[in-house]
Amino acid sequence: MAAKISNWTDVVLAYEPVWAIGTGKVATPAQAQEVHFELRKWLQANVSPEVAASTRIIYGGSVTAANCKELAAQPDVDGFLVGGASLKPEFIDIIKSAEVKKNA
Ligand SMILES: O=C[C@H](O)COP(=O)(O)O
Repeated sequence: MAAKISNWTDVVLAYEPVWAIGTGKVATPAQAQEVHFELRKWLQANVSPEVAASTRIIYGGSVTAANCKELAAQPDVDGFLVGGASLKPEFIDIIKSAEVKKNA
């Protein structure tokens, strides 16, 4: 797969456990971090350390205002794919959870 990608700056990776999509069941921060870490490790070994460091790896699956800050605080979680909550006022809080990274 990596050989088919000519410009990694155009790529965003997403981890969406199928059991979490639209179910209200969210991965724990530790679960999300573990998978994102492994994806970044794969990029490092199979593409380059630079691509591993710069590629955004985002999480999707029942992200809400209640769980976004803890998820966003994980070192390898770079953002979210938000479904249902993007249609509610709490979406603002999810967007603001990016502040966790700026303050890290
Ligand atoms: O793109 C959105 C994802 O499929 C997650 O949807 P959800 O936040 O409703 O679980």
